[in-house]
Order: sequence, then structure tokens, then C-alpha cells
Amino acid sequence: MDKILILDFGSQVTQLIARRVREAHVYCELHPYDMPIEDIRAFAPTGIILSGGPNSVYESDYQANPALLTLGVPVLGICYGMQWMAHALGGRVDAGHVREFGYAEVHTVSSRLFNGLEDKTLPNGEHVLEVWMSHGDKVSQLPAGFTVIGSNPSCPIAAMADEHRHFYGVQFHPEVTHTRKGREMLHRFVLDICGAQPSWTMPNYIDEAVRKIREQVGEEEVILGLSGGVDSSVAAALIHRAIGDQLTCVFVDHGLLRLNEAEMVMEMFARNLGVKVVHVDASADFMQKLAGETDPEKKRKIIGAEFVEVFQRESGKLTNAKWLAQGTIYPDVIESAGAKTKKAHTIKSHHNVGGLPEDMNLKLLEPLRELFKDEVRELGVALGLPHDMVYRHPFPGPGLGVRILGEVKQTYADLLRQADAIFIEELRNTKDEQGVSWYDKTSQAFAVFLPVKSVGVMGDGRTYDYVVALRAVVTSDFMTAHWAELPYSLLGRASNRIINEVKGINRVVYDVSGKPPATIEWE
Ligand SMILES: Nc1ncnc2c1ncn2[C@@H]1O[C@H](COP(=O)(O)OP(=O)(O)OP(=O)(O)O)[C@@H](O)[C@H]1O
Ligand SMILES: O=c1[nH]c(=O)c2[nH+]cn([C@@H]3O[C@H](COP(=O)(O)O)[C@@H](O)[C@H]3O)c2[nH]1
Ligand SMILES: NC(=O)CC[C@H](N)C(=O)O
Ligand SMILES: [Mg+2]
Repeated sequence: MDKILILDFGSQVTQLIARRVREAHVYCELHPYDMPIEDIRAFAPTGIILSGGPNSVYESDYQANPALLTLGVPVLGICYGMQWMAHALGGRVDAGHVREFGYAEVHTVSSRLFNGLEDKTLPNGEHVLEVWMSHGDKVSQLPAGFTVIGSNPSCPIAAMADEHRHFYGVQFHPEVTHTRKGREMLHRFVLDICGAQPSWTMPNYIDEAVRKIREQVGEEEVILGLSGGVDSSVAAALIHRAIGDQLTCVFVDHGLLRLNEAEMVMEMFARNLGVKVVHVDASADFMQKLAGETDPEKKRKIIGAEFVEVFQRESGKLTNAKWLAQGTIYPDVIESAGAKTKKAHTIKSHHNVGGLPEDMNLKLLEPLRELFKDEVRELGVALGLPHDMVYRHPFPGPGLGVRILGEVKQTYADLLRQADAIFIEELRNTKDEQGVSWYDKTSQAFAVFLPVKSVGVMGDGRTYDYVVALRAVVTSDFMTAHWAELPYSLLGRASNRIINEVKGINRVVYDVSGKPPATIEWE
């Protein structure tokens, strides 16, 4: 299989390069800029893309190994990547007088990278690209063998090429959508210049993944924590395809699941897909451990620890369980690699079954490690999971535990489950002219239980009941989010139904906070 190697110099948008390459059905991996040259050789890339980055090449330790320019494969440098290439090959990079940030126009001359992709042609016959720039430094002198293939007044060397060696550099960012023909440029590089075969398709991927899982696992047994969420469900379906009954899934009901969740998950996996699922009702244990605790972080830690308990207990019941499977996906991998080097504040301790206790002695099986979320969804559909399950909103492991503010009580969980189900039903029922529901137009939506009481009047009688907050957000990566501008009529219907149908709730409010400064979940 042809593979593109992306070396990351620390740009905020490096992941997008990988997305664009994958969209051309070419496999790629993202690695740190200082990947050892032996590893690069072993990876055997069909082409290399160098990302942008925050540093200045003339004063920075962020230097890749120049030997990667002697491998005989095409190289595309983007922004810092172009500057590094110029620097490493004997050109010059200087601090510019003006920082260019945002929309820019680049005038081009004929090159394999740009030909036919220009956005407009001027009366004098010059071609122009509409691009997005974000830089302060610029290449001021070309390395030997290069020519200028794109320029503008503030950046005379906005793109350069050595077509003989198949080296290209662009000062702008083709990976962001603001560069109008950016996707086509990256596809041009990968498919035409590198000559990579577009063979990264789901059916091929399934065959390959199944073969690998069989080879890894052999005759041993695998257990997997099944949450009913997208990632663990798709991982379960894939591993089941590979090793059938050697897989046992453990679905933990902590008493903090959505309405009918347990039945739905059991029905789908055990009955429809023939996957072995152990349904562990641990709700009494979780509730007991959580009793009296009001601190969000402590609640999260209690839930996390209890999860591990259950897994350990269940794996002990199997005879030959040597593997723990997880639905880790590519953004998780990149994020945790980043987390090792960055000193970030802990906002929330995400529960993580991956924190394996030492005495558990299970090896990790993570067949989705290379996939992005939408690829995981595509895979799920290809494996026969129903569309509705695969396109569900994510649901956090601690479940309603982080949506009941303060102390978790069974009665609160029951009220919240009902309110949440009504809200989701109303979102699903509202379709626009294209037939798209508000559920599909939002990235995540749910109800939150507020343990405060307010006064109301129903049927001429006084009520003194709890409050539910509705939350719906739009986001692509869950790192930042906008609150969803739901129609008033939809909010009105959800509110009416919740107050009428859920005895114990007499007030509904809508959360209009973005992330940041708020977070998506309330705890
Ligand atoms: N109720 C549960 N029972 C068993 N395992 C669980 C449960 N909740 C979470 N997990 C485990 O924790 C992992 C992480 O949860 P996470 O919510 O990130 O992923 P997911 O549920 O698979 O997908 P999604 O992002 O769509 O919710 C899951 O893959 C699963 O292995
Ligand atoms: O599996 C999970 N375990 C957790 O402990 C957890 N906490 C938050 N989330 C989900 O992460 C996304 C971002 O949430 P926040 O803005 O609240 O941090 C949102 O999608 C949240 O639902 C979790 N998922
Ligand atoms: N986005 C980038 O890669 C910027 C590269 C370099 N830090 C500059 O300012 O020019
Ligand atoms: Mg989940």
C-alpha cells in the first residue's frame, strides 16, 4: 500500500493535512518532525509532507533530519515546512516586515502542482490562486535547483519548486478550506506527483484489519468494554468479524445510562450481530460509591475506579483472556502524544478504562488507532451496524453522573433520563426542507439535572420542583463548541413536554454558553 508520511512541526492544523490525504484514499501517518531517519526509511513513504509550525527556522531546534531530502521521494513543504526545506537546502529565510495572516492572492507560473487549479485569470493572462496565509517569516533566497512558482507583493517567494527532484514548497496553507483549491493541490501532490494509488478504501481496510487482528490475537481471548457509543461499537463489530467467539464484550450498566440504553445495546449486539455480550448491572455498586459525593472531580475518579473494578472482575471469569480491546481512534492518539509534551491544566479527568492496573496483565488491542471519527463511522456502516447507531452523538463514559450536578441520586437519574429522552426525541422529529433533523445538525445534545427547586403553578396548584437545563452544541472537534441556535418552537415543545410528562420537573432552561469559556458537559 502506498503511504504518505506527514512530519509535524507543531502547526495547529496538521491534522487537516492528514484528513485531505485520506480523502484522496491514500493512507498516511502523522509523526513528529524529528522522526529518526531509520524509522522514515522503514516506513517507506511514497511521499513526504512537512507541516507548518510556530517557530522560526533560523533560530529554532525544530530541525528535521536533512537526510529525508535524499530518499528520492517527492516532498511538499507547507509554511514552516517550506521554510525548513529552503533552509536545509542552502536557501535563506528571514523575518518579513509584514506578517501575513488570512486571505491572500498568489500569482502563479506553470508548475505541476498548480496547473489547471488557478481560481482566476487576469486580463494580462496571469493566473491567480486564492489562498490562506499565516506567517511572519519568508523564504528570501531560493536553494539551488528551485524556481519561484507563486508570488505576491508581500511574499515574492510564495511557492517554489524543484520539479526535477519533485520538491515543492508553499508559504500558504493548502490544508485549510479557505485556500479554495487547497484540497485539489494536495491531491495533485499525492496522486500525480507522488503517484500514490488511491487504495485506502473501507473494504480494503476491513480485509487488512481482520488479517492483522487474527495474526495478533491467535487463539487467545479478547475482552472489550462496550459502551454503546460509536468507537467501542465499531471496534466490537470489527474484532467480531475477525475472531468471532474469541471476543467477549462487557457492557457496564452503572445506573447512569440513557433511557433504554442497556436494552438497545444488548438487542443490537447479542441478538442482531451474534456478539457475546456480558451485561453487568453494577448500578448498585456505583450508586453506593457515589452516595454523598458532590465534587465533580471526585465523582469522576470514583466512576473511573469502579469501571476498572468491574473489568478486572469480568476478565477474571474468562479462561484465556489475554487482550483488552479499546476503541481508541486517531485523534486520541495524537492528543495523548501532544499531552506528553504540553503542560496543560487538567480541566476534567476523563474516565479512561485504558488506565490498566499492573496486575491486570492484558495486552492492548486497538484496531481503530489509525482512523478519524468519520472514517470510523464509515467503517461501522460497512460492517453492518445500523446508521442510527453509527451517527449517534457521543456519550461520556461517566454518563449521567456528570449531568446530575452535585450528589448523584437514583431519583434524580430517573427524572433526567426521561427529560433527556424527550429532548432527543423532539430533536429527531424536527426536519428541515432537506429532511435533515436538528439531531443531525447538532454535534451533541442532552439534558442536565439541576438539584435546585423553584416554584411553579400547574392546574391551579402550587408546585415546588427541580430544574432541567437543555444543552445542544455544534462543533467539529469537541475542543471548542458553539451553542446550537435551535428554533424557539422546538425549545418550546421540548420544554412543554418535559414539564407535562416528567413529574418532578417544573422548569426548563436552555444553556447559551460556548466552549470556551464553558465546557460541553456541566461537570
Ligand atoms: N458503560 C460502559 N460499559 C463498558 N465500557 C464502557 C462504558 N462506557 C465507556 N466505556 C469504555 O470507555 C471507552 C471510552 O468511551 P468514549 O465515550 O470515549 O468512547 P465510545 O463510547 O466508544 O464512543 P463515543 O465517543 O461515540 O461515545 C469506550 O470505548 C468503552 O470501552
Ligand atoms: O468518554 C468520555 N469520558 C469522560 O469522562 C468525558 N467527559 C467529557 N466527555 C466528552 O468529551 C467532550 C468534551 O467535553 P467537555 O467540553 O465537557 O470537556 C464531550 O463530547 C463530552 O461528552 C467525556 N467522554
Ligand atoms: N504557519 C507557519 O508555519 C509559520 C511559520 C513561521 N513560524 C512563520 O511565522 O513564518
Ligand atoms: Mg461514549
